[in-house]
Amino acid sequence: MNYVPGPHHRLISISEELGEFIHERVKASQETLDPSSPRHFIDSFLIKMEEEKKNPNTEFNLKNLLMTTHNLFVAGMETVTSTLRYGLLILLKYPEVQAKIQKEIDQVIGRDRVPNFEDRMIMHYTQAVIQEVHRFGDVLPLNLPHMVTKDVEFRGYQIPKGTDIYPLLCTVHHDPKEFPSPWKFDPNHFLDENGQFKKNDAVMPFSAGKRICPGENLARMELFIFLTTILQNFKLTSPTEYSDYDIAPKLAGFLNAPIDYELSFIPR
Ligand code: HEM
Repeated sequence: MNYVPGPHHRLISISEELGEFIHERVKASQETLDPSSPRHFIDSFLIKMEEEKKNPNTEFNLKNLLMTTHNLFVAGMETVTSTLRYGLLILLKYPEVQAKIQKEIDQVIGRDRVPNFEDRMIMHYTQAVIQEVHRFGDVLPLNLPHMVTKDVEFRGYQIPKGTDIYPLLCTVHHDPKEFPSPWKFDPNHFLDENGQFKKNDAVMPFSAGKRICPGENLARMELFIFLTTILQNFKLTSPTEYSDYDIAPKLAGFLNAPIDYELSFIPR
C-alpha cells in the first residue's frame, strides 16, 4: 500500500504519530511508576509485565502494551466522536428535542454546578435521546468481524470452523418489530407512557457477548457528560436547515459518520 497513492497515507502517518505519542507516554510511566499505586491502564500493564517477566509465554510484553493502548485510542475516539457529532446534528434538526433536554438539565442539574454521571439516572428524557442517537446513528453498522472457533449449526445453516462472520448491528437497530418507526429519529422508542426511560435490549451499539465493547461504560459516561455540559451552557443553532436525508447515517469505510455541518454555540 506504500506505493499506491490515496488518502490512506494520511491515515498511516496519523497512526504513526499516535504510536510515537504512546511510546513517549509508556516511557514516562516506566520512569515514574509506583507499583503500589497504579495511575492508569499503562501502569497496571507495566506491573503485570514485571510479575510475568519469567514466563516465556506471557502476553504481557512491551509490544502488546503499545498495541493495546493504540487499540484503545483508535476504538474509543472515532466511535464517541461520531456519536456525539450525530447527536449535535440531530439536535439542530429537532430544536424541540434540544429544548426538552435543556428543560430537564435546568430541573435536575441547574446552572450552578457541572453535570455528573449520577444525574443520568433521573434524566429519563436525556437518556432516551442518547440511546436513540446510538440506535439511529448506528456508528458500527457491520459490527466487528468474528470467527467461529468450531463447527456450528445455526438456524439450519452449517458454519465451518474458521469462517468469518459479521454479526450485523444495522439490521438489529432497524427491526420494525422492536421500533415502530425504525428509520425515524424518535426518543419515544425509549420512553414509556409515563415519560420514564424504557430499556430495550434490542439496541446493542456496543454489541453483546464475550467480546462486547470494553469501553461501553466510559463511552456512555463521556457522551452524557459532554452532551449535558454543552446544552447546559449553549443553545445550538445553524444557518443551514438540515433535511431527513442530511441526518441519515452515511457509511464511510466500515463506520457510519455524520456529514460535515455548520454549528454555532450560543451562550444561554
Ligand atoms: C459510542 C462509542 C462506542 C461504540 C458504539 C463502540 C462499539 C463497539 C463495538 C460494536 C465493538 C465490537 C464488539 C464485538 O466484537 O462484538 C467494540 C469493540 C471494542 N471497543 Fe468499542 N465502542 C465505543 C467506544 C469505545 C471506547 C470509549 C473504547 C475504549 C476506550 C472502546 C474500545 C473497544 C475495544 C478495545 C474493542 C475490541 C474488543 C475486543 O475485540 O474484544 N470502545 N466497540
